[in-house]
Amino acid sequence: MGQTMAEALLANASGTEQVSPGDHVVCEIDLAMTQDIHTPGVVHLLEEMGVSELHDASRLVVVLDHVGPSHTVGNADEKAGIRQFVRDHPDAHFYDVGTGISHEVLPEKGHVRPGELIVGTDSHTVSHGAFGAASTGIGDTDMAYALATGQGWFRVPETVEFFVEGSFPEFVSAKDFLLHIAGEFGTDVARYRAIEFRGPTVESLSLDDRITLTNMSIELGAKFGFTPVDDVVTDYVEARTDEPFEVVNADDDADYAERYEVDVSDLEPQVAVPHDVGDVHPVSEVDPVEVDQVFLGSCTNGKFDDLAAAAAILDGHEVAPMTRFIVTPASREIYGRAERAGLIRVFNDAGAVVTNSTCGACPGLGLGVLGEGEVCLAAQNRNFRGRMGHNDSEIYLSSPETAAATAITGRITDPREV
Ligand SMILES: CC(C)[C@@](O)(CC(=O)O)C(=O)O
Ligand code: SF4
Repeated sequence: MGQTMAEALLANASGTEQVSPGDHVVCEIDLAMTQDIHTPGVVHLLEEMGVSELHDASRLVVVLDHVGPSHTVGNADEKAGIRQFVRDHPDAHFYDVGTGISHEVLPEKGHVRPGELIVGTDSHTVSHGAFGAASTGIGDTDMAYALATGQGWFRVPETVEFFVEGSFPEFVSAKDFLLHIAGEFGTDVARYRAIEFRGPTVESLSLDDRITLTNMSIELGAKFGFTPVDDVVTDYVEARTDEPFEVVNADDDADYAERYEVDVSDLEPQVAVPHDVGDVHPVSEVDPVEVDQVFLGSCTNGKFDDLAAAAAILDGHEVAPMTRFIVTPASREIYGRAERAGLIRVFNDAGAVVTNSTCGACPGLGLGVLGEGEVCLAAQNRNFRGRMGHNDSEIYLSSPETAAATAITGRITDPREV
């Protein structure tokens, strides 16, 4: 019988011909990532376990992305501890503060290849499904075990297919689609399942837009999120790594637990209202509430295409007087491309605050923190209560296009109206 992407990838990683949903398999891990929030915990567990030599340090990538440059003595000391761990394991790959958000940095630096099994101490590690890798977030204990042994265990998930048809209307994009299905099907539609986004619309998306889908699969509960592997993916990967890789796609006769069809031809810009990623409405039905802050960034919406879409709307306008517009390119490489393409000038001239490449405002760590009663519209992935600061602040989620329109007017605004 045919296999889904998750089944085929986990079969390969566990050295078996065929696996089925519900099977427990022990797999060889190709790549492990730890970010700054979780590296100290993993290091502590390794010490407790008495592990001083990692199974294969060259398969570890450490990225200091969530906070930085350090804004407190405590954070500086913590980061110094992480750098010492990296010095002790010289084969590990290390990207210090400013390189970018791990989920962007890993593929950029050639660490992500189709066919691989990747784990990271961060839930948005699911992003790399856009490259045809089985990639997911794990906790500190599983990570310590993976680094010590090179292995990890998985329960093979069922797979849900979203078959996407139609062309996006102007000013409507991948983020609107993802928010739409979160609202329509619920944020646990894929709980401990894999998602495959397929169909002509998905195939026509840029890699940046595909990553928006796989990245936010975790917001639908998914263990893995995939888009199909085609030339767009292999061209990108081949330009960044000389290592061989094996493309794995779903078989035609693969068995899906659920198949949904969505046509995006008439989709409106979508907004998730506080405090639930699944409480989604077309922007025309959302009150035009005043916002104190607009944020464009994160592993979901800090990619080059996201910045370009927002800059196209912002060009020639100014940010509303009592609104702060924070723009965070997801990596230094994106920052450079955005600069060369004139996007940074557009943001700066409009009065936006362009920051270094970091998670920063997305989880309210070190910058862009919201005060009591403040309202933010954010092109990012989560609007949980208190995520960006005070418990009584509010986060609305949208596309980069809607974020740019909202920054101009200072109230939640349909990008088709500016
Ligand atoms: C550490 C944190 C803020 C995190 O990156 C954690 C995670 O996704 O696992 C997030 O986006 O919620
Ligand atoms: S950008 Fe936001 S969602 Fe992505 S890893 Fe950083 S904190 Fe998590």
